Amino acid sequence: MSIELSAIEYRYRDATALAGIDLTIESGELLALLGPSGCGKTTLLRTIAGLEFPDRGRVRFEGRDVTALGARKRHVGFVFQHYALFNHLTVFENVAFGLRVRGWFRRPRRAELERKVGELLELVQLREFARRYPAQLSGGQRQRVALARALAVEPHILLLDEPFGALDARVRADLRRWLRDLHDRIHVTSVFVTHDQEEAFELADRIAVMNKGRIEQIGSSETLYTRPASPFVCRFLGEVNELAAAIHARWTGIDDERVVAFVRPHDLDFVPAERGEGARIESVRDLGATVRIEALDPRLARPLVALHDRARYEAAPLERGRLVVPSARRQVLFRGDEPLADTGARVGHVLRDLLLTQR
Ligand SMILES: Nc1ncnc2c1ncn2[C@@H]1O[C@H](COP(=O)(O)OP(=O)(O)OP(=O)(O)O)[C@@H](O)[C@H]1O
Repeated sequence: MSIELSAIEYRYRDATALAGIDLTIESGELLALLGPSGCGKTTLLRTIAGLEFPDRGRVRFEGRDVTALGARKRHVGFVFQHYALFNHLTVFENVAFGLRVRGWFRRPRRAELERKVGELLELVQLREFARRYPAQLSGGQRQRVALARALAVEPHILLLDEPFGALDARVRADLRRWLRDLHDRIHVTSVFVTHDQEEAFELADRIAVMNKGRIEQIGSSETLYTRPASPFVCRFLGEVNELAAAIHARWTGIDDERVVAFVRPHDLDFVPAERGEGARIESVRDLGATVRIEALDPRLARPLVALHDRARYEAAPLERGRLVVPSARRQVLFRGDEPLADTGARVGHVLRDLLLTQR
């Protein structure tokens, strides 16, 4: 079932949470809402759920206007981080609850209920835990019970607010993969909120990056990463070196202009300097698969950060105090908030040139 949001605005008494959201989510899509704290992700999710009603704009499911319908009538399943399980009910009863709260006409009979709950527990791989209480489960298992309960109403739309927020890294990674499989198997349209870029990239078909109640950019992880629409998106998608620079007509056909170059640490190389000038290495930290190196160019206020992969580092180790020349394999340039289209090739890939012209 597709979801269409048009011109959605929402104000709390003293804060604008949504400042004009247009977003279409295709049927069967898994979409992530990604953004910093307070940007409006939860409010947007609650607006889709029918737990909040927008001041302006329309919500449509498969073309049908549901703006005025409450949560119960929208038949969506939702899992919120703090939407706790009932601790006095067993796993079975927690999941059955999702079915029992249905309207009288749609409530299943006992045998049917047992079969359905059994199926759902099978789906979330918790059949043998049916008689346990939430306190006897791990965090990841509890989260799966919450999902089974949300799925009990057979929703066409599944909404998840930071579903793995409180879990440790290993369990999060397992549950992500599991959720992606589940989503593909049950043909549901899913929207989940996260402020974790890695989680969004791994799970979602498309990602909507939000900032101050608006969507800055929407696209696949590849689009966001290689063609960020704004410096905000660039900064939000992980660590990045940011350099004020000038480009010259002789490289680009564009006259001198002030631009900002963004270079990801893994797109930056430090090559040992041949002459006695360059950036001086300040720290080298072994992160396992990669080595993180910081070097300060005398013209810059902050060190440049490069990630060398392990094999490369072992072939050419760099130690503190060594002088190096930074060189970028790839960079994204902005003039103010506007991306400079297609400049990568024309500017060339030697960051040194950009650094040399920095004012
Ligand atoms: N009940 C409320 N009353 C007043 N303002 C609120 C309320 N809930 C949220 N806000 C404000 O609305 C804005 C958006 O909040 P929202 O919870 O949607 O953001 P979020 O992106 O989900 O944040 P987080 O990642 O921290 O959960 C914030 O500025 C927040 O302070």
